[in-house]
Amino acid sequence: MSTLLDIRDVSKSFRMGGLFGRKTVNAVMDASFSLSMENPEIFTVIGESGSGKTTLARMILGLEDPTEGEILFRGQKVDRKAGRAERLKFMANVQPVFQNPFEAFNPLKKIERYLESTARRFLDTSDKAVIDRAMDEALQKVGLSLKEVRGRFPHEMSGGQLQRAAIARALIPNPPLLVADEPVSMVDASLRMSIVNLLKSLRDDLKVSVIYITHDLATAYYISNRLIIMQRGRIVEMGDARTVLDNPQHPYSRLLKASVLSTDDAGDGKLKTDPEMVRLAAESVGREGRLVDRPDGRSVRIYEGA
Ligand SMILES: Nc1ncnc2c1ncn2[C@@H]1O[C@H](COP(=O)(O)OP(=O)(O)OP(=O)(O)O)[C@@H](O)[C@H]1O
Repeated sequence: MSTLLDIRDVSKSFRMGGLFGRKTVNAVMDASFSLSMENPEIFTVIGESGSGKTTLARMILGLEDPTEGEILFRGQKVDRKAGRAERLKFMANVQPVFQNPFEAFNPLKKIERYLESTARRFLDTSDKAVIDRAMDEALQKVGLSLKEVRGRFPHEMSGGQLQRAAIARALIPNPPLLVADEPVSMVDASLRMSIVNLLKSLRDDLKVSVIYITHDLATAYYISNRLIIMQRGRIVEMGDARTVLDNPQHPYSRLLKASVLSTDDAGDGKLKTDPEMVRLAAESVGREGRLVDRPDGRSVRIYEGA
């Protein structure tokens, strides 16, 4: 089986502060996983705020270089300092979808202008008919059309429609991989599922793999093939999404699951977290441990003496 994306022992740390009081933030520590070319999947990265999800996404997109380890896309090292042509080729293959569609679009520009410039850039043409066709095809893939979008400004569309348009923009170069960082968190709850279902259909119908970054366990459960759970920069559990979320093994994964209000508890607004669970999850912070493969196919981080 050939590898689409290979994350090999990747770490990223940031130096902060001046000469005195310098501090290092270890945003991602020793992450490894890979995606195959033959089996498109939705690979989800879950974790609370500050767990390193966006940093991981930025490295996959080639916007940030790892401090250690390497990332390979179709066997080639992802390198922020690559030449322009190489970079453009890479960007055509690995496209981002951002959290806030209203920020992705310039409010003063019609939506089609943004799509147009993407088409011009990646298709390397200024032929209007070719560009229009590429835009329409991409918009059709997300349930819109050029006719519907033409002439409209971002504020003239709903958040859900605009996120679709943003995904259409990402699809123009026909990338095999999308990196979607919290793509539904700014979209109205009522429209969220339609975007989640769209990601699913991109995988199933167009064979596009998606790195889906979220802190929302419900949508993760619904669409993911595999997932990783990150705690303060470290992968603490990885495996088939349902296996992990049905029966999480790492204390932090358990806490995450329990922190979601279950319908049983919704009545009195109580969370199903007990202090012991919080204590156990907190205990693993900053500890290296090691990811151990289990017979059920998942990997769980364990600690000496635990
Ligand atoms: N450019 C940077 N300079 C310094 N520290 C950074 C930088 N980018 C991220 N960090 C730090 O790295 C850690 C991980 O941040 P990151 O944004 O990757 O987490 P996240 O899981 O995506 O969080 P969120 O869900 O809030 O976006 C945080 O402690 C953050 O403050």
